[in-house]
Amino acid sequence: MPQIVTTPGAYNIDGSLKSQAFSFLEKLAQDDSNPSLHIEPIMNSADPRVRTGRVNIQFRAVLFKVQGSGQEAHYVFTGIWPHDDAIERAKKVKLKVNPVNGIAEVIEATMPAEARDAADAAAPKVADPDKVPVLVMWGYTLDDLVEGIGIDRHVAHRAMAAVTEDELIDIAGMAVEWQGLALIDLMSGEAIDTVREKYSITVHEPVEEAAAEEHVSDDDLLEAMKHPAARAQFSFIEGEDDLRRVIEEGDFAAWRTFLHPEQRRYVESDYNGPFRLSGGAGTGKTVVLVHRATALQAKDPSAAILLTTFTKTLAESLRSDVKSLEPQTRFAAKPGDRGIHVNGIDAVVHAVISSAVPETRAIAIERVLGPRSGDISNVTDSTRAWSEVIENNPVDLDATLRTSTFLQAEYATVVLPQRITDRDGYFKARRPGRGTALNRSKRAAVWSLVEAYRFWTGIDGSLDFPEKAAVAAAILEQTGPIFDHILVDEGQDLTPSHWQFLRAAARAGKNDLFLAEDAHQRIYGQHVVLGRVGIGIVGRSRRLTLNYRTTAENLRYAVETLTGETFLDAEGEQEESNHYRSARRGPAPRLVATSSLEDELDQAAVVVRAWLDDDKAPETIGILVRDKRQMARVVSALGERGVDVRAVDHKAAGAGAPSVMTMHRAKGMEFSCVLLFGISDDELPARYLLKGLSDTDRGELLQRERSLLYVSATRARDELVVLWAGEPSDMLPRS
Ligand SMILES: Nc1ncnc2c1ncn2[C@@H]1O[C@H](COP(=O)(O)OP(=O)(O)OP(=O)(O)O)[C@@H](O)[C@H]1O
Repeated sequence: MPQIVTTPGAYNIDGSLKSQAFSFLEKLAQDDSNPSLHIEPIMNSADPRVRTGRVNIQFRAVLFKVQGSGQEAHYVFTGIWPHDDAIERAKKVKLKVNPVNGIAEVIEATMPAEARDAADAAAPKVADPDKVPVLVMWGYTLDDLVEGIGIDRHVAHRAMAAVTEDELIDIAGMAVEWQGLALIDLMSGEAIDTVREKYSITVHEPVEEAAAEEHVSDDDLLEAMKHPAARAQFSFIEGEDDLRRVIEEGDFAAWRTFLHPEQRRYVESDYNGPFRLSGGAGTGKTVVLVHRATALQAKDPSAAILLTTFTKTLAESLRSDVKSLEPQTRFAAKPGDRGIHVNGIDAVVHAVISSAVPETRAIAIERVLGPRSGDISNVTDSTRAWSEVIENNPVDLDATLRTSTFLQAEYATVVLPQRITDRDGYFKARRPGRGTALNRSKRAAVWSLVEAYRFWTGIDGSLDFPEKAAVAAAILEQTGPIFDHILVDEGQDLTPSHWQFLRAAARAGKNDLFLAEDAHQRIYGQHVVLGRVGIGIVGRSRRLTLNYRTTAENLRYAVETLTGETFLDAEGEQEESNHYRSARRGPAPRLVATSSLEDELDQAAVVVRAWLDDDKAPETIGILVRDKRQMARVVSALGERGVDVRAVDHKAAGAGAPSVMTMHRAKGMEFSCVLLFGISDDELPARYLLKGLSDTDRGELLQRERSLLYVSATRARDELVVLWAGEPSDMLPRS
């Protein structure tokens, strides 16, 4: 049966044509000689392989037929157009092998190559002679682009003349997929060698284009379409379900079909030990994890795999992504069972504790907390518990250290990971990265509060989340690991005890731990250096830089919110933000100052109503606020103003109304249009959280608040509006 190969053109099919497009391609995949398809060559076409096919009386598909030496033909589907446009297009398009690097490409042959070269040479080199073009500034030459990696000469000429990043993005947007992606990399100054490595490019001896084309057989073309870089443009459809999803879901299915060559590498490669993938918001870390989980299952269907993240709601969305990528996925209901277990990290911890036999559990508790009896089934509200302990236990300790913020962090990052169960142990404890130094008497005071905390939670029969993770780790240290592969999303938010748990849960060896993280998005807890919790990464760490979600305009604005802060990654290195790039353009973020809360609510209603009037689907609109109090206020006030919106808390966001949610809840999500509400000096950073903190704790908290703003601003795919009443937050970019 013929093989269908789709290109991103398959996504631009008008909604009204989708079912006809599907039935056309389905029939074609069954029998290309079916006369109702009218598969016809075109007279005088630039490429003899081009065909058109009849979708309905008005519309035709444009395809290439590549026979190869196998029995069945391959049809490369490039899209559907009204009859006359399709014929025009069919005359111009060519499927070729790039003569420099052997990557298959669909190009539009508008004029002969020599004429284009002449036109390029005659054209002014730089649009604005007073400005240095972006790529020239980075030191590239035309030859670097053309002969060094194989960018089309015409595209390279224009790219070398672009004086702004926006111009370059526009040029990249019109280029062949992999060339566009490579131009975006060059825009951030990637070395030519790095680009070659990213796209698996091996450069051949330059060959005259015409001569190269003559020698390209259909088999060569099929091979070239499977080049890792070509897979960003060509997808080999496997069966009817695959085809249906590509056609029906359009662009939303792109992540399932066309991986960036780098993403594909991280999905398919084997690693001899823990691997860390970092990357800014929207660079496709989650996409890699979801693909990798299913790829690991395909390699070994009997494997026990864990796909986990910080919160339950994010885990639910991971699960639905896995299902939509691979409907046949075998999910594991319990941790350690064969299949993919998808769950929030604390739920996995809970399951391990619950299923342990009492003796093992008792030993684990003793190792972590020292002697303790009784129940541990409740969850400690640790902020409240620490506050009560402070109030009821007067100790000689600076006021800035007698805060639940300091004690919670000290407990989770120093006491628990080192399994400290007595005062002497705490006197000797290492406290790297904790900022505030503690002498012996301060340590004694802190330890007495720790003892009080443990005493009170013991009576309560509860453990806090980091304690639970530490106990679960101590259980698995006795019983042995339960997963063959563990994949972690949002790694920056996990506590040291979580990491110790994961280390104990994964069988050490090939592909044991794969974690994705973005230091700029740490909105819970403290920075953790993985080497200190038994996870050795050295040499197995890579970064994604291309943002697939956000427009260049929104991304620049979001990245500016990070200015002036130093962020550390999971290896203790400084995380840079200046190499994140987007390949999409859109409107600049709109910043709206208002004079009062009432005014701000009025403006919010105006903005949301305008989006709805503009036919934006309600569920693609997100209104993000700092806390639940504001959420309730916005929902009721917008309702009073005739704009129905829905508060989204623990449950998944539904269809039919714009969602109002806290910035924390929006983590990992995305919307076409985002309204950031209440970004005033009073509301962000949240002032009440800053009260009475030490300089170190204050610094950490401010950084988390800044990250929260970055997370929120990067939820917008297309439009971002920022609203405040009175003075804007200090954390907003100044310009
Ligand atoms: N290869 C791809 N082709 C098309 N779209 C992609 C690709 N990779 C990622 N995307 C899209 O980009 C968006 C961001 O991807 P994803 O959520 O995986 O990024 P992330 O790095 O996990 O983001 P965040 O850290 O902000 O949660 C999603 O809409 C996803 O579908």
